[in-house]
Amino acid sequence: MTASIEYQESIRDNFTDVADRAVPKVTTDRGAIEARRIKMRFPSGTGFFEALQGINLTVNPGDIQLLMGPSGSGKTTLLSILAGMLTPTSGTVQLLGEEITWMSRSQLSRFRQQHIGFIFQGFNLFPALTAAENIEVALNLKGIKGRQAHQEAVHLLGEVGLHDKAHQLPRDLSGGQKQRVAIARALAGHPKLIMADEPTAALDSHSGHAVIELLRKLAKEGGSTVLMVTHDPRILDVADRVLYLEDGMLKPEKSF
Ligand SMILES: Nc1ncnc2c1ncn2[C@@H]1O[C@H](COP(=O)(O)OP(=O)(O)OP(=O)(O)O)[C@@H](O)[C@H]1O
Repeated sequence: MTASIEYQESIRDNFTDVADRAVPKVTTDRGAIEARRIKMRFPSGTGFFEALQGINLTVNPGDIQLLMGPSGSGKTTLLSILAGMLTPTSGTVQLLGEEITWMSRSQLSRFRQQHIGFIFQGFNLFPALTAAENIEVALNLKGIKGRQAHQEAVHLLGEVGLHDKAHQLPRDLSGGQKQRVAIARALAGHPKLIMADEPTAALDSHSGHAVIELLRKLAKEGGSTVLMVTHDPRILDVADRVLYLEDGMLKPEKSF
C-alpha cells in the first residue's frame, strides 16, 4: 500500500468514521515498538516465499534504531508491518504499549495519524498543494487547524532548511527538497514514533546531515522513538542500536 493511498484513507476515515475513532490510551512503560514471531509469506509461483521468518524485536522509547541489510532481505516488509500498513501472516506488533494486531482498520488509521510519522522512499506529496499546505493537511488530521497549522507548517519547513519554499508546489522543488518537505510533514504534531525508509537516500551531503541532526534532536531532546531502514553509514553516528536483516532473519545486533 502506498503512503498516498494511506493518506487518502486517513482523510476518509477522519471525516466519515466518527463512531470508531476512539484510540485506546497509550503507555510507554514497555518497548515503544515490540514485535513477536513475525512471519510474512508472499505467493510465489505455485508456492510461497517466506520474506520474514519469525522476527522478534524491541525498540526502546527515545532510541534511534536502524534496520540494515542487503537488498531483498525484508527491511521494507518488516517496516510496513511494524507501521501497521501490512498485516503479517503471523505474529504480533505492539506500538506504545498497544496491540495493533487487533485494532479495526479505522482504529489503526486513527492511531497512525496520532502517533506515527512516516518518511517513505519517494515523496508522496500532494502535487496540487504547496509545501506548507502538504504539511497543513497532516496537521489538520491531528486537530491543528487554520492559522496555527500554517505557522507550524512554516516552522517545520524552517527546521528542514526550507523556510523560503513554503509557497512552492512540489514540481518546483528538487528531489532533495521534496524529501525534506516529506520529512517535515512526517514530523507534524511531534509524533511519538517516527518510521523512515531510506530518509536520506535522495539528499546531498549537507541536506543529509541536516536531516540526521533533526532526527537525533527529535529522539534525544523530544523523546520520539525512531526506527529507520537505511544504507546510509552517516546515520550510524547517531544510532543507539543497529539490527541486521538477512534472508528474512535478524542477525545478532550491535549496540552503540
Ligand atoms: N507484495 C509482494 N509480493 C511478493 N513478494 C514480495 C512482495 N513484497 C516484497 N516481496 C519480496 O520479499 C522480499 C523482501 O522485500 P523487501 O522489499 O522487504 O526487501 P528490502 O530489504 O526492503 O529490499 P531493498 O533494500 O531493495 O528495498 C523480496 O524478495 C521481495 O521480492
